[in-house]
Amino acid sequence: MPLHIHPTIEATLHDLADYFVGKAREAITARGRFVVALSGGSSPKKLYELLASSSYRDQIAWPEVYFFFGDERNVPRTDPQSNYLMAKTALLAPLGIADDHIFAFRTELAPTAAAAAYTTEINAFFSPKPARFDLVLLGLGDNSHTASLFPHTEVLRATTAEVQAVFVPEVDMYRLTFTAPLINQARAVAFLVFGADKAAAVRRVRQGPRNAEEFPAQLIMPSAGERRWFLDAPAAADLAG
Ligand SMILES: O=C1O[C@H](COP(=O)(O)O)[C@@H](O)[C@H](O)[C@H]1O
Repeated sequence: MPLHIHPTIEATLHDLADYFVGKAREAITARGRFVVALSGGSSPKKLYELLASSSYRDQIAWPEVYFFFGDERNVPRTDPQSNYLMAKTALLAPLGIADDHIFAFRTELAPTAAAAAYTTEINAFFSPKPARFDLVLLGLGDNSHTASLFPHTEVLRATTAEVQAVFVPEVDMYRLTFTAPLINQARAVAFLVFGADKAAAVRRVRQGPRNAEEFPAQLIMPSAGERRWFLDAPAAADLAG
């Protein structure tokens, strides 16, 4: 079922954590490793803490897991806005994940150089095959952005599976982000969204008229993979049907 709606945030997080475990086991059995791109922002921290908790930490062979980031703020890794810092604190450090299994953006470089370096790193990791993540975790902003695909930015028009730097006037900073074609090569994509302030965005992205310039998350449609939404009831409240 592509739409997972739960009465509480906690139930939503547990469902997504179970899904994460299932995808990890499936990938490790089939290919010997699980390659995941983490999301940032305000929503996923609780998910990462749950995965690192005693309820989940023994359910996955963590040494077989490789961590990338679907987007990043162009800030040092020590900055409170850093997606890497959040994931490191909530998930990677508590699980003792080895540094060579964590692929962070090189934000000490200029934005375009950092994006190009990350594209190179991703392609080298998957070489000789095309980059295909087992799972890409995503959030959704109340303006319908996902990853750092913000409304009316140039990166929305990307046709290549790569990482790009984009200046986002509404947050007044550079972001580094997977393009939609790169996300859409994934085997699975999971959105985690909660809260009433996201309800309109969820409705517009799922049921609104097609307008990816306004609602960039509409671009996310894996070409040969699955797309699932994990929502709490307030985030799903405006959906019809
Ligand atoms: O996919 C993502 O979505 C968020 C928006 O989520 P929010 O919880 O911060 O509203 C985005 O900013 C984040 O970096 C990204 O990975």
